[in-house]
Amino acid sequence: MNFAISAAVAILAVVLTIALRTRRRLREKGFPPGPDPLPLLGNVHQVNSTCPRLTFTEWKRVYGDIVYCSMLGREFVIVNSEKVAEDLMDKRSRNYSNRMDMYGLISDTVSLNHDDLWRAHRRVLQQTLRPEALVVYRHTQLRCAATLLQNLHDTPSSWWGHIRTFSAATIMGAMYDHDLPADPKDDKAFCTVVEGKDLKVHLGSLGMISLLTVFPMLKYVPTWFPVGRYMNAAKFVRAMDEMIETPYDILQKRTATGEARPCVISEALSKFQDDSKLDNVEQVIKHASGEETVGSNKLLLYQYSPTSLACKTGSTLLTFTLAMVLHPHVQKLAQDEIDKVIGVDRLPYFNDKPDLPYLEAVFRETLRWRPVAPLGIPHAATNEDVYEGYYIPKGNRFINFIRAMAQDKNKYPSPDTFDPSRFFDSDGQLTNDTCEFVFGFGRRVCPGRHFAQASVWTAMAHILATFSILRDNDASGEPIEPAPDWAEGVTW
Ligand code: HEM
Repeated sequence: MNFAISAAVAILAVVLTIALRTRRRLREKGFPPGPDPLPLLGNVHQVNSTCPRLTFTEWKRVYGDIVYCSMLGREFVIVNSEKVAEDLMDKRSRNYSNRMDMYGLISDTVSLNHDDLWRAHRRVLQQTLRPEALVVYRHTQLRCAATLLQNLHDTPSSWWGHIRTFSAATIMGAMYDHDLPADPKDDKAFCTVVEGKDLKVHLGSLGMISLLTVFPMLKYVPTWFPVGRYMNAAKFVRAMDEMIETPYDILQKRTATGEARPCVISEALSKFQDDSKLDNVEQVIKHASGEETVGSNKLLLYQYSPTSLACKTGSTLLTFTLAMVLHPHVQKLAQDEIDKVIGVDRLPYFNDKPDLPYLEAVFRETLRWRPVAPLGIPHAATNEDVYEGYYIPKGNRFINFIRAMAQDKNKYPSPDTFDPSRFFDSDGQLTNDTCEFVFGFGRRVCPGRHFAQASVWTAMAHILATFSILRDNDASGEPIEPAPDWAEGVTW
């Protein structure tokens, strides 16, 4: 018994000594302010595991715009303001464009470090997804929007499924000229993408990365073991390969028979085929484009409802749907504007955008109100640095807390209120604030943002021009009050 007590006291003494030393080290080095860490655990025990943003929001209140913490041996800085994000990720982008180590399992654009291969990916993406190049794919977005309207008309109760299908169809159509059938679950390419993104999103979660850091052997957990399918490295690599190869192979076959219409992949192949600056052009294009498909289909990041698979385009439309249900007067104003400008004989087209300022304000407020990537995708520092007197260690990860930026009370008074009028100045003109921060920062800024914006805007405009989004009724005919439940997930 005496031995047990002595051992316990000794362990406690060691833990306390390490804790005090860690604390002193942080203070001496001048790290940004943050909660006191425990040895080994860091601050992981303080983070709300189902909803980390609640903890981060509280830390912002206590420590300010830049917060230092550590989780299971990994060091993080949480960036809570646009200014700090711009100072570091934009102005010092050379140093803040790395990503977190993914154990070499993932080598798509979003996971690559700031190296030559990533530069090659970005070149392809920037060329193929720049606004002028996207004009060619507008017909795909319009075709998918027309199908969305038809589906909503036929089975309105399946609206969420229709929105997800729209999101997947726009991206797969533009990337691979791949038409999705009415029920995409029957489509081989779609299924490989869903499987791949599902695994990737689980493996890429902060929790899973932290776990694998401490217990790397977990990568070998067999797939039959509970949650093993989300850890098993071999299965993951196979799923990634299939996700990239399957839609590509289908496109190649259709190209050979002359059926394929122009798409991002075929354009990229013809544009970069003879580019001496790109090694292994086909691989780069396949992987960069494979990421786009995933990028647009990522798991629901921060949305309401008990969630299943969704994507950022779909999640944004889900937020829009909720906002319209909760704010019928906003919906009516947007519909009145569309009726007045477009009339009732045709649907809104991209060229109508400048003539629909209220719709534009609704679009911006949808992006801002509940950003679908609330914690961004972590950046990492290549070298140590000093910012505003704070020491930033080499390899430190940065969580761009986009949700906190969207809640900045100085920029967005009453930030929880869905209020499109905040985007008009006192002369009734749209302000310059286009909420670009929801697409990230610096060299890593989302390359799909122009495509995503066009898809979301088209769907919103088409839906508002043809339908009213209303509350459902319960069995006794009373309208059901929506009770949004915001789930939190991966920011990968
Ligand atoms: C509303 C829809 C979308 C939102 C809100 C969004 C947001 C983001 C954010 C916050 C990042 C991280 C940026 C950073 O690290 O600072 C990102 C990265 C990325 N996004 Fe998007 N995205 C959307 C749609 C899309 C679409 C449609 C595509 C493809 C066509 C796409 C492709 C990518 C890629 C490839 C990256 C990784 C870039 C890199 O690491 O260099 N995204 N996105």
